[in-house]
Amino acid sequence: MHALCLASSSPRRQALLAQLGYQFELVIPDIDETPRAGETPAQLVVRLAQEKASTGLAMRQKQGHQGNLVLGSDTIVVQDGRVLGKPANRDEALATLRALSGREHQVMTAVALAAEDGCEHRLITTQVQFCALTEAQMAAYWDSGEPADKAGSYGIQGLGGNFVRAIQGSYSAVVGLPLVETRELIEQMQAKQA
Ligand SMILES: Cc1cn([C@H]2C[C@H](O)[C@@H](COP(=O)(O)OP(=O)(O)OP(=O)(O)O)O2)c(=O)[nH]c1=O
Repeated sequence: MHALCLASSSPRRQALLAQLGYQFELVIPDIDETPRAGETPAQLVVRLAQEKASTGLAMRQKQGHQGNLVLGSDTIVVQDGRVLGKPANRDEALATLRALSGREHQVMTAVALAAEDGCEHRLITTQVQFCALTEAQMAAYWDSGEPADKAGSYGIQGLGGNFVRAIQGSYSAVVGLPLVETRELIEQMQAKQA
């Protein structure tokens, strides 16, 4: 059985992988998340998940560990083909929340699993419908501190969940790691390695 390793600093991803019942170790790769010229949102999120997984695998090998399966994941918020990143300041967060207010957007999460003989990935896209937000609600949400470090300036697992009228797709993928697809990917790779 290959040792499973999660390449992530995100406590949400650690909790979701633990929810699947796996024992795993952690490695924290430092990846440049800047989009490349001409890259689509889907290409970006898959590339970043793959880079986290493959860099994590290389770090494990450098530490002397062999036979690892290393999981990397990335989540982005997309509206009208545009990636809405982590806000640089209050104005940017409020502009993002205004764009999301009363409308639909997509949350794309890619999960990649790297082994010595290759890397497999899955891309999960979830539709999220926000209710209409008032300026006062958006300002109060910014003041809560929650949007500051979040892609799309919200977290569905926190106060931001109060703005979500409906989702179509995977809740766990919006939080950061799609449970079903991650389990399937791990089972498939473990069967291949056995
Ligand atoms: C839409 C949404 C985004 N987010 C945010 C938090 C992060 O800013 C973003 C995911 O960013 P990522 O770059 O995918 O992950 P991370 O930097 O948190 O962790 P690591 O790269 O080490 O694995 O998603 C939520 O937490 N909940 C949500 O509902």
